[in-house]
Amino acid sequence: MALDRITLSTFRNHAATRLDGAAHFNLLVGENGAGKTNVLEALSLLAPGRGLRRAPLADMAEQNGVGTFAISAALRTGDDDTVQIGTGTLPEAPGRRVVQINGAAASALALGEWLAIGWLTPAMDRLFADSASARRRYLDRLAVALDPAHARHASRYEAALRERNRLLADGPEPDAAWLDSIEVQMAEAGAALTAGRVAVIAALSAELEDLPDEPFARPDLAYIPGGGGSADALREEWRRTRGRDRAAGRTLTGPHRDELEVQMAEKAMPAAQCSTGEQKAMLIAITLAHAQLAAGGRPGVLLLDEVAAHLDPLRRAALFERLRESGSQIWLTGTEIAPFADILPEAAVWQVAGGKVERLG
Ligand SMILES: Nc1ncnc2c1ncn2[C@@H]1O[C@H](COP(=O)(O)OP(=O)(O)OP(=O)(O)O)[C@@H](O)[C@H]1O
Repeated sequence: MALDRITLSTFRNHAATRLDGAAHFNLLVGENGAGKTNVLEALSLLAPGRGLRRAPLADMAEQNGVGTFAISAALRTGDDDTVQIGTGTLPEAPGRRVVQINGAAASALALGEWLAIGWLTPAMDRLFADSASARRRYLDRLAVALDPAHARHASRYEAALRERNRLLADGPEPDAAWLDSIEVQMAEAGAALTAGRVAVIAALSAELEDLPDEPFARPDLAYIPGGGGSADALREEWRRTRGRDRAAGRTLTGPHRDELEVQMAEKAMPAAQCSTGEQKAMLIAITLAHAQLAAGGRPGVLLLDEVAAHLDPLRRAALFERLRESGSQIWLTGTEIAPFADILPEAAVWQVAGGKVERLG
């Protein structure tokens, strides 16, 4: 199985946790606050990025512990091949994440060459009701998993946008040549950002096309541009709208105003107006479609925190069936074991309590 022999040392409420004998389905069961999500968060740090809570590293080290943490796992890459991967912090730099691959120091980005990790957490349940910027961040995270360069385009665009906004908001008429040069940088990064978003939506839509409407609540995804399109069109637009943006004190159009629109296909109903369970089913559909795209030959891991609770028995059974067929290793959490009855015979089950993990089956 993709990940096995997993250890967490002084990570959140886990002083020393070890999970051996992982299977295709892995189930973490325990009361609220037991430390189930913490295990998923630890696994999410075996990929590039900030993990599924996007929390500061300092928060992850066990409170009242040694101030650092370590996570390690054996990653199966072929029938007989495993790679030892690990991440954590060191006492001399608790704010910096270190990564080891087969005992050698590596960059966090290098982890992405070995495996693809996706997740769905209850914090994402509000995605459709949330602000457009939350959906853009979500879309960008999906895009980065398919093309790591997307993160660079996003940060370059943000930096140039901040600079343009500062020039427009600050005092006297800004220097036109200086604005020109910033808008060129913004347009290049912005067009690449847009292209990445369009590409991930197109790829997801193709992947979702064959999904039956029932019981999965197939989502229709649409990209609504916040302005421009090509680098030339963006540059032209910003040049034309300098007066307007100066009056507003900020840039009113551009990829920072893009929107990801989601509808439930069967009803042509905006996702925000769908029921909690329907929204969850759509998020699951997107997560699974993305996992399929992201794996691309690498081992895949899917972390699904509390996904079973909102689903009716029919949708839950259909989800398990799809997960069974998935090439990704699946990690599920729940407060009760009953909703997982369908997969219990084939699952590795751990009871989590007070930051301790005990193997049940
Ligand atoms: N740095 C830390 N050191 C020690 N404990 C921590 C740290 N950060 C969080 N915790 C504790 O971890 C627990 C939360 O764990 P987690 O989110 O994994 O729970 P859970 O089992 O997923 O619960 P739920 O079912 O409510 O989602 C809380 O009790 C919290 O106080």
